[in-house]
Formats: sequence, structure tokens, C-alpha cells
Amino acid sequence: MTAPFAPPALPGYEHLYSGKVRDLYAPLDEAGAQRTDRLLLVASDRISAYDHVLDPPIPDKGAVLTQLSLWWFDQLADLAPHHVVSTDVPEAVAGRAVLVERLDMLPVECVARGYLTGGGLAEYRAKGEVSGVPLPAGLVDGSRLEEPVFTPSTKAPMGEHDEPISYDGVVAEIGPALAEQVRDLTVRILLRGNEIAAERGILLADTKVEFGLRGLDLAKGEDAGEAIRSRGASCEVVLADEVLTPDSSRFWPAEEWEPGRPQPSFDKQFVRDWLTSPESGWSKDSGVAPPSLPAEVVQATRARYVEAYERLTGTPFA
Ligand SMILES: N#Cc1c(N)ncnc1-c1cnn(Cc2cccc(F)c2)c1
Repeated sequence: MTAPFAPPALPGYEHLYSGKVRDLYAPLDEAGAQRTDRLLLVASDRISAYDHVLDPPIPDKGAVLTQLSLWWFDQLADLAPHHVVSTDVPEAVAGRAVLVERLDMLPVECVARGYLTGGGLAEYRAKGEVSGVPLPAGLVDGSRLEEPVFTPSTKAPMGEHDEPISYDGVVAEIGPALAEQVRDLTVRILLRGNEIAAERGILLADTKVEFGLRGLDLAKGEDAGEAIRSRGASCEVVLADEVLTPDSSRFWPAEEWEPGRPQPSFDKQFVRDWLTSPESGWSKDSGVAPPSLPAEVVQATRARYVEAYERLTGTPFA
């Protein structure tokens, strides 16, 4: 039975929203009103697979992925400014929360794919292209692409799946200048990520990043989409959300890469193998919640998150 995980109440903060594995809060000012310039992003220990939030949480997962994302923001600082303000956060979420600058977020999930798998592979098999970009014939599951392809999607409402959109769809949403800027930045972030990760035995097959604007200065009641299209090009594009984590990217162990079959996940393979084994008594097509993970799967998965962090950063996870 998957227990619903209530996000912690944080004195001085108002809970705004919870995704599958993360929670969003607004800091309150002295009068108890929401500050409009800051947000608190909290990474939980929740893990999801096959569209279910699993039980139990993975100890330290939130902290490992938060610290990894902070490290990546530093590695990528020459490519794009980021939204991180401080890691001075409430004790209850110490190490797994970040105070960030509240930005006007672009309504685009910016995905770049360096390797073909998942939804991109399905589109390629149907159309010979992905997100409007023609690809060579003969590619298979796990094929490395000559250069990363930008495959954006819309931000779906809570609980729904993002919808792939074409590059022209992005242009229509945010204008040509911003569309080109976020496409180029997304591809460069994945290339830089793989330059660093490949040396450490990890392949980043794809990644999703989000950008916000600094300096849009929306007037009260002004339509954000219209403002972005009309004056977004003169704003600063800021890298937001999380970056190059196993929750925002496909992490593959480099030494096991073998095009032509589904690649093992660096972090989620133990969970997937157990959930799809007869031992779990569960079927991913059953429509029912998965059973609780055994302790050994939880611990092995925790160890993989810690290993990814320590390999990439060269620092022991405290
Ligand atoms: N990052 C960021 C950000 C920003 N810097 N400014 C304004 N809005 C956002 C923002 C809004 N939603 N999300 C997604 C999200 C993240 C974390 C937890 C969640 F539940 C949901 C990001």
C-alpha cells in the first residue's frame, strides 16, 4: 500500500504545491504574507517508477539530489546564471531544500536527448524524426545521436503527462529569440554534463531543464504569456528547477551501454527489476499501486544515488 506522503509543515513558509517527489513552499514575510521574490524548493526522499510514487521513501535521496543539483549549477555557471539564493533552510529540510529567486517561468519543458530511447525512440520509429528533426535510418534503442536533439514539451497540469511540442510550437509560445536561446542552452547543458559525467562512468542519455526570466516585471493582472512573447527577449534567461539529476535525466552506467536493447538505469534498475519480478506479485499494467519495496532494494537504491553523487562530484556524501 503506498502511503500518501504529507509534506512537512515549515514554520515561516506556506506549502504551495507538491509534485511526485518534490514540494514547493513560499517564504512568509513578517506580516505572514507570502514573499513574492523567493521560493523554497524541497526534494523529498520519495521515488517514483512506472508513474507511481513508491513506498517506502529512499533515505537521503532528497539530500543527495539537492547537493548534486547545486554542484551542477556551479559547473554550468559559465553557460547560464541560476536561481539559487541560499541553502539556509529550515532544519526539518536541511540539506534537501534550496531557497531560490522567484522567476517568471517559461512554459516549456526543455528536453535535450543525446541518446535515443523512451518517447523519442517511439516517435523516431513512427516518423523517422523526433520533434521535427529528421534522424538517420537504422537507429535503435540506446543509439547515440551525432548531436543532442532539442525535444521540448508543454508543462502539463498536475498529474498529467507533458505533451511533446515542435520547435515552432516553442517559438509560438515564447517568441523566436527566447526559443533559440533555450534550445541552445539546453543542448549545451547536456553536452557539458556528458563531458563531465562520461569521464566518471555515467552517461546522461537525456535531460529536462527549466528556465525562468529575470526582469520581466509583470504588471498586476498582465498576461504572462503575452509579456514573455513581447518583451521576454530583453530579459535575462535563468536556469531554474533542478539540473542534471537522476530525477530530471536518464543516468546510465557507461560500462553497460549496449545499443539495441533498453539500457539499465544507474539509479532505478534495482527498483524496476524487483517491481517487474514475480517476487513483487505486481504488474505495471495492473493499474494498482505497487507493493512496498523490500529493505534490500531500498538500501541498494540509496547506495546508487550516493555513488552517482560521489563519482560525479569527487566528494564523499556527508
Ligand atoms: N524552480 C523554480 C521556480 C522559480 N525559480 N521561480 C518560480 N517558479 C519556480 C517553479 C514553480 N514550480 N516549479 C516546479 C517545482 C519545483 C520544485 C517543487 C515543486 F513542487 C515544483 C518551479
